[in-house]
Amino acid sequence: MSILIQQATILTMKDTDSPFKGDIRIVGDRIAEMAPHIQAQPGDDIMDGQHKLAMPGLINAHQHTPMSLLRAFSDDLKLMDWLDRKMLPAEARMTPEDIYWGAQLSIAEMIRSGTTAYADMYIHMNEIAEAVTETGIRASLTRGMVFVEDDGGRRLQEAVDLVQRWSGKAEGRITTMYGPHSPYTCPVEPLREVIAMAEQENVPIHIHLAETKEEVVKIRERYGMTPTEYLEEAGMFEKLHVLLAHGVQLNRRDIGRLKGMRGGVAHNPVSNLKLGCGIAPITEMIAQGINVGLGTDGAGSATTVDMFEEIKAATWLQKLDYGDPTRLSAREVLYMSTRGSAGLLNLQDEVGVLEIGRKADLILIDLKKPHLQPVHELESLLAYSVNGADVDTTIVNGRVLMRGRQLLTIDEEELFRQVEVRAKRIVEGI
Ligand SMILES: CSC[C@H]1O[C@@H](n2cnc3c(O)ncnc32)[C@H](O)[C@@H]1O
Ligand SMILES: [Zn+2]
Repeated sequence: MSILIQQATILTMKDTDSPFKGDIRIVGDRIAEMAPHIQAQPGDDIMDGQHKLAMPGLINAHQHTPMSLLRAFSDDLKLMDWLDRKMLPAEARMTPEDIYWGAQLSIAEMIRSGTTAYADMYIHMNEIAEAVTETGIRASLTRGMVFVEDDGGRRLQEAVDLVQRWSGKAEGRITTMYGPHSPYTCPVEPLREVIAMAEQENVPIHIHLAETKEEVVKIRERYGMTPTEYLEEAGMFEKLHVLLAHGVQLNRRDIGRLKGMRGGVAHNPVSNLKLGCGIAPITEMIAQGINVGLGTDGAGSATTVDMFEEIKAATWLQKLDYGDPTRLSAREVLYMSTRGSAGLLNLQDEVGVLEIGRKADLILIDLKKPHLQPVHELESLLAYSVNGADVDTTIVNGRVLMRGRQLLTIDEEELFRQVEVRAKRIVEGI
């Protein structure tokens, strides 16, 4: 059976295309046809695209999904206080089942707000992989490794297990990376060990970098260099595809070091704003040819994982920072949230663009709303007016995960029941 979307306004995100009215046929997990008119066939599942915009699904390039359980639990703190005094103690209490339900909560929010793929770094990754498998979303999964004490190699072993067990699973929707957490939690020896393993197995790396000024000071005190120099000296940028989360506190020379790297930087503006980290120099990175995508970070810091919030924050921050409204245009920020992030997940040949032969990961946005009329410049409307709640339909790998705002793979009532009890227990007394 195939899905036929009729008479939608289609934004492909290809460089050469302008939005046009047309039909899209999905067969199996791929886009089979896209044209002004496609003949319906018996058995087609027909979707009315009138007054709707079809575009590639958004891709959240940096997430910690189970942190949805810690949403609005501990705000208005500095990053290291927030992490050490609140998040880590709460995480130490999370059971594998908590992680499963927390991941499902974030995934429900992502599907509802038009995210079709995302990158996760956390613990108890088997449970997150189960949640990804069941809900139908696409994910790049990473076991985050904090090398603070000798754990007998347990974290590294779990990272290896994740890569071996889950790469290519869930109809190919799951990919994996290795995840040394950050320069300040990874001494050089284990860091080099992970890099060597990743190179040998051709597995990408996902790591936090230069999120705060405190991190820069700490790494300078320990190693006499910037966090970026530290990763470069360890050999991280020689061969590997690397997904760098944040990149807020980078100087000109750091940006020069990242030039030509494989992978790129995931910008998380809402989390950076909430934690007072600063404004990442993303337009300078883009000018140097560095691939920049967009993410939310976990709901523990960002409070929401709606990518449309990040889109607005990203473009407004650049305009404000440089006192220049031409910085990071609507088109550029939409590129970041689709194709840029696809490149960070190493999925640039499969998703991020609507094109015949590509994976059918797309969303329909309902434009028949007061805040979305009239339609002059579609891309401006998308960047500056659309909210996650305007997403009507979400399709991943050719499967409809939300239709008419009804989630089809998640039992939300059961989800809310589980989350309420578990979240309360986890934060009790912290
Ligand atoms: C070991 S799994 C990942 C680890 O990262 C923590 N985390 C969440 N958000 C941030 C952030 O903005 N900077 C650094 N670390 C972060 C999360 O709590 C997990 O412990
Ligand atoms: Zn993070």
